[in-house]
Amino acid sequence: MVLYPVMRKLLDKRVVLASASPRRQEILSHAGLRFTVVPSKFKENLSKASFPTPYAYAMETAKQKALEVARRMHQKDLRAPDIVIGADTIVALEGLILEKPVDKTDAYSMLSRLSGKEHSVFTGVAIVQCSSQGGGLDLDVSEFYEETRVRFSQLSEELLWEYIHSGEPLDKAGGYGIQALGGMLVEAIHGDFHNVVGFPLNRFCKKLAELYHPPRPEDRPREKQDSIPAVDTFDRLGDSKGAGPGQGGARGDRRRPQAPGREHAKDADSKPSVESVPPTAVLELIDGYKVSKALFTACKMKLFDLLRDEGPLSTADVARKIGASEGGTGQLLDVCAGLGLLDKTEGGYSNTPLATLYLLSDGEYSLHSLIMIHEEFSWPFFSYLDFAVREGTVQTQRALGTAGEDHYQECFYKNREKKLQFMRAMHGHTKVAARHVATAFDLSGFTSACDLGGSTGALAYELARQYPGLKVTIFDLPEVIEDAVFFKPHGPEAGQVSFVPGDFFRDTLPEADLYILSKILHNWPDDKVHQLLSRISRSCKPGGGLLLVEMLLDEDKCRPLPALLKSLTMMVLFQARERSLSEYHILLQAHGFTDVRAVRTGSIADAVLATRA
Ligand SMILES: Cc1cn([C@@H]2O[C@H](COP(=O)(O)OP(=O)(O)OP(=O)(O)O)[C@@H](O)[C@H]2O)c(=O)[nH]c1=O
Repeated sequence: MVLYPVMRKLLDKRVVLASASPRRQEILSHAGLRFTVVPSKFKENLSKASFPTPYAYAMETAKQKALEVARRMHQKDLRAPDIVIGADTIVALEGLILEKPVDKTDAYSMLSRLSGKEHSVFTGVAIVQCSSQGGGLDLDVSEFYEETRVRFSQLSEELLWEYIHSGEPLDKAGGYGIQALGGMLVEAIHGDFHNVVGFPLNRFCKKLAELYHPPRPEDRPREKQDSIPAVDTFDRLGDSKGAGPGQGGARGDRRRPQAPGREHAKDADSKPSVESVPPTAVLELIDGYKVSKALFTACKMKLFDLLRDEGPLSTADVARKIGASEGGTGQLLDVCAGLGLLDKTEGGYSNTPLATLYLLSDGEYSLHSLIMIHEEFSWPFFSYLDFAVREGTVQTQRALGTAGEDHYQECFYKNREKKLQFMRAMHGHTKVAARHVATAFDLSGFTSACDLGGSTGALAYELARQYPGLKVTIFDLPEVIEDAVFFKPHGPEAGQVSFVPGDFFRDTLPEADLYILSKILHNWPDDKVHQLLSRISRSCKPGGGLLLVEMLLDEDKCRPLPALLKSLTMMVLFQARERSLSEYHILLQAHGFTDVRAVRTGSIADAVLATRA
């Protein structure tokens, strides 16, 4: 019997579980999923210290397990399965990540730590959707995690050793199995039991539902929020079979919920009415600019820095400290709370983890400078979107009040302060996705890389961390290189990275096995893109690589929305754009690159790798 409709819809897909865990196999087969087991050979040795949270570590390990299997199967049969599922379960206690114990002593040390305390069990899951095109492999990664809180009773020495000698702990994260004898150690559990055992089944079903078909708007009121959609909401999954690029195929449908009005319009029998198509979606679109502006304003006022340093604070305290009106400050703080950026309690306002990670002006993954660039530059240009669309030109005169020839220079290199702000913005934005990009392909065969326009080295340092045998050169304008030193990390990877000043349109490119263009091509109009690719093609030796890091548009160019909006931004700012994989394919082939492969990382940048023929 099939447990959930979405499982039945997967029956015609080639699904692979990249896991040797008998528990995962059991959970998924009991749920009605048909799959083949191909255990991953990925070595679970990522550096835990380099992850901001334990679940980020679990998700990355899950992703690497699944990617390794997808690539291996594609290499062997020249055909990857449709879906590869990877998972990783860890136990987290007081900042420590516990995996499977290596021996009985290790099991003892884990279990005695857990005794009498509450810990979290995180399972990271990666769903990799694969499609093979022209011998290449296009991988689309979706990942999520689930947390379950587990409280152990106080365990006596005798009980501990008896349990360890049962042999149960050795192949289990944290050294226990809640589904068997280990269940006797557990006083309380909060969350999904299956997640502890090794696979968060409920969340997995919701994720599949989200990926394969969103609920229709007319179904929504009948459903509890967050529930698993009913059978008829998955109907179109079957239609996707065989749909290729440009045919509006499955990939597109998986990646973005259908707009409510559009879904209804296909329903020929009924005329849309205010009841069947409520205006909520339009009203939300109207409010989009208010949300952006509230975020920009809170960042500009450095509210998040203040609450990090002195929070929780009341409205009156915040208003006094930033020298603003109490009424206005209170409303802005409440909107930030409504947006999930602040927590509001009786003690006052404080930052949520989202704000702590991305909105502080000096955090490791800070997007503060990027937000300020949007406030100062993108916002005025977007005010003239209609002119940009009508005239097909960059609206520098209207937006900035200058008719400068090179407005890129005008915007970002006007003075040192602006330049540093731009570099910080690029640094934060690159860093957030750097690990995803660096691990999207196995680059260990390359010994030298050159990141053209690599700025502060955010990607170069991550590549160096992932591939200790790789030397990376950053080739960027002299004015960028002179300040890149401020972004140098302390670890040994700094020794693998060097900087060479130059202009990639004019000067000789440094020699390298692998060239990298990270968020460069989307800045330039087509003639410049060809010019740059032709220069790289001439410098690149046969067998050498070219790695592009950009947001990929789907072939129908209607999704994913973040890539579409990025493309619009590039049009408004530079009369440039984002591209689909087949567009990159054509561009790269025209310049002598073959074997074009892409990984949609699920993060804010995707990766395309090609080989010089
Ligand atoms: C807390 C807990 C964990 N586990 C098992 O612990 C392993 C974790 O290790 P992993 O690295 O995530 O997986 P693996 O077993 O090495 O398999 P693979 O996916 O091939 O890496 C998985 O087995 C889980 O079931 C239980 O069976 N019961 C529990 O209560």
